[in-house]
Amino acid sequence: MAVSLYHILPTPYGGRSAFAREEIPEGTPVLFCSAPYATVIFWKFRREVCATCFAYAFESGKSKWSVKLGEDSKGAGGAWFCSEACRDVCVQENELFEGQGIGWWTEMNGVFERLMTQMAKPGKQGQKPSTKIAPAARLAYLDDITAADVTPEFVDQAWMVAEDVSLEECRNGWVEVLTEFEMDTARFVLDGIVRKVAEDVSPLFPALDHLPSGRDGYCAGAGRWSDMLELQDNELPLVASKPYILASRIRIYRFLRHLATSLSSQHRSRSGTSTPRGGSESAPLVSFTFADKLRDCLSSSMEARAIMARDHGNVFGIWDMATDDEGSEMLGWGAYIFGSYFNHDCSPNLKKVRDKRGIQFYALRDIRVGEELCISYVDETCPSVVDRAKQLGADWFFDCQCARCVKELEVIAAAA
Ligand SMILES: C[S@@+](CC[C@H](N)C(=O)[O-])C[C@H]1O[C@@H](n2cnc3c(N)ncnc32)[C@H](O)[C@@H]1O
Repeated sequence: MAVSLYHILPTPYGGRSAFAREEIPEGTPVLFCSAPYATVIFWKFRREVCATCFAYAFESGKSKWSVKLGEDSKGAGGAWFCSEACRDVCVQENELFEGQGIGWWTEMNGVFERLMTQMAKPGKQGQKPSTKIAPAARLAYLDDITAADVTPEFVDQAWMVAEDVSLEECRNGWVEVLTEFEMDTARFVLDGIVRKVAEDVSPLFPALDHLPSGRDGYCAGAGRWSDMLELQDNELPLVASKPYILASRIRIYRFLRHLATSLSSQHRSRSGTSTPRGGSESAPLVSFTFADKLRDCLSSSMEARAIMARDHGNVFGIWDMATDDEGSEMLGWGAYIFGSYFNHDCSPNLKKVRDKRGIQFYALRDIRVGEELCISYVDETCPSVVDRAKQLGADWFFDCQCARCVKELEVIAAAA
């Protein structure tokens, strides 16, 4: 990405970061990420939060939005919007080929919702088969691992077993039960995988995520899959810190593979058609369905794993707009790729503000040439360096090296 106001450079303390290339006066908009690459609105808010612009119905004095799209023939899988304009944006963005419609999207969401509903009912899908040893027994050892087990080889091996296990589960129609949070994470991962698959089949997808701006590099879109892969991979530190997460992520992958297997192949691309036209025997040579592409993508754990490896530590919460971040409600989260290069500082010089489905970053004060551009990941008004460190350690797994923390820790050490 070309940027006009800052470069991305390595730091000695915390990976890469953004550094001002020129003086940036207070109030200057530094970056606008117009859309997330992948996002999820928590299931419990799906009727109250517009699926396109994330407007919260509550803030407009409503209990839910009424414009709906994409419910399948069995009444599952709809998405809700604050207006017809937002619904039309969704339709346009999910048409892989102009005029093709969004049948594949409707079906995918419907299957997802039905799997969720079935899981909630004991004795149906999700129940482990009692007759044979379930393939998932091969992954049971993950429930007892400790940080000492977590090496790159160990984690790779677990994912390889997961691919085998999920293949067998798909053949047998078995699906693992997920928690509500895992379900939300699964919808986030699916959103990213769908975008990746859509990019593969339609190089112009998505058409609407990059708004023109007067300044090169200021307005960034959602980015591409290759940009997603450039983000910091946090899988190993996260699993070392919370080993149960590996089994949880593997369960999410297994669920998504099962979902892809459950889709029909009826929604064909425009370049192919299921019924030869004009009674001719000559079927088109090039033909694919979205479901086939999704199944191909999920036959390996690589993409789902790559998204989950970048989810933690890179995504931004989507908050309601009624109050400031700190006091407001978190409605979901999104991967705003280009905003993920800003490191944390307990005295930040940038502020982030949600603007519909985008995030705007602007200068909180005058910034000098060469100064690092940082946001705050936690409540920087907390006066205690120890408490801030606890928050950062618990939620972000790093020891803050910002100038304020270093100085405050020196004072504590000198007094001890
Ligand atoms: C959203 S990423 C920021 C970009 C990242 N530095 C990179 O190279 O992709 C967050 C990660 O940056 C590092 N980081 C950010 N702020 C830091 C700080 N104040 N002290 C130490 N590490 C920091 C941590 O590794 C953290 O997990």
